Amino acid sequence: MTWRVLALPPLPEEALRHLLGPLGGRVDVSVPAARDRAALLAALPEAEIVVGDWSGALVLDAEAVAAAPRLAFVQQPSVGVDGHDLDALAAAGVPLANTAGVSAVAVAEWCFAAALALSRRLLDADAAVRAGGWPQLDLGPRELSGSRVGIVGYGPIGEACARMFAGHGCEVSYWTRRPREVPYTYRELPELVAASDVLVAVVALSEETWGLIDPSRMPAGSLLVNAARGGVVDQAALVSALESGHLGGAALDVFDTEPLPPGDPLRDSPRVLLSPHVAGVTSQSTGRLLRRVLDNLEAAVEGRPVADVLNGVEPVVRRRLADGRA
Ligand SMILES: NC(=O)C1=CN([C@@H]2O[C@H](COP(=O)(O)OP(=O)(O)OC[C@H]3O[C@@H](n4cnc5c(N)ncnc54)[C@H](O)[C@@H]3O)[C@@H](O)[C@H]2O)C=CC1
Ligand SMILES: O=C(O)C(=O)COP(=O)(O)O
Repeated sequence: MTWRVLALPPLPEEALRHLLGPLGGRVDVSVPAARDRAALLAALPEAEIVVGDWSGALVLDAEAVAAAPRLAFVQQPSVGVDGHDLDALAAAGVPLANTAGVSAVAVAEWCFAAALALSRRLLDADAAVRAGGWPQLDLGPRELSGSRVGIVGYGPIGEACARMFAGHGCEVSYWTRRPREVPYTYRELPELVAASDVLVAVVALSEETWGLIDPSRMPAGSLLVNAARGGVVDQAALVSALESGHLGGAALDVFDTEPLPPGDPLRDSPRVLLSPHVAGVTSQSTGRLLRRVLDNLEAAVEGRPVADVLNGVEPVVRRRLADGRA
């Protein structure tokens, strides 16, 4: 039995076919040449499995789900599934899986490295030396060790962050939906935001978490690290807090609009470390991600349980349209 797979990730088509090689003749893979919504909607009526898009541009919202009557399984090749309508997929009986945990250590390392770089003013030191300077005490570096670190979101990434910062002698607190049995202090969000020298955002983006963090509520001189999604931080308030000097600095891997548009005020904001949504990207995590995508697809086409299904649909892909299929 051959499954029609619509694959959207920005891998070169040849690399994608190589990745799916072990599935042999069990899949018939098509990759739309155009990467826009019209191309997705045009390809969906035939699709039985969708491998999602890494840019987030092609999301399965209610309209897309309605356009995909044969759809039986969605594999999103990332942790974040923001944009996809999990309820519409569930109502249509379509399980959606992500790649939970594959990049947790990579993202936590980025958060830790970024917090260290901001605390120790590495960007300013680098810029000063390049400009011919040799500043000593006036850069104002602080040791990260001993800082109060607040982690917003306690999934696999939050947990890896907590371990790294605590291992470095930081005082770690966290907020998430429910307190966990972990050796860190649980605080309600307003208290956590107001009492952290370094606030690390690693919470999933959803309607509930949109604009969750208002940097103007953070202590004067504190640092913000965002590796979650741009939308979890009030970006206008962030620019103001940086420009007024209220925030000591920010490290941002994610933005409201990606790539960050030319002329965005964050490009010229002081004390900001910018990164192009790569906190989770290492050679090791990419290997784990591709392996997980392949394992999940293999389980799906063999009718075995699929890991990481997020929307509560029985994680066994059923042939929904066996009858009447050409
Ligand atoms: N910058 C990058 O390269 C990467 C960013 N990410 C982002 O990091 C996020 C976190 O990923 P993971 O730790 O793997 O876990 P996750 O996405 O499963 O969840 C993170 C945490 O958010 C909490 N959460 C979700 N909705 C919430 C709500 N309404 N209120 C309070 N807490 C809520 C969950 O309970 C969990 O503790 C992802 O959703 C993704 O957006 C993930 C991988 C790479
Ligand atoms: O896994 C995630 O959620 C990520 O943010 C990783 O980035 P990507 O989706 O691969 O651009």
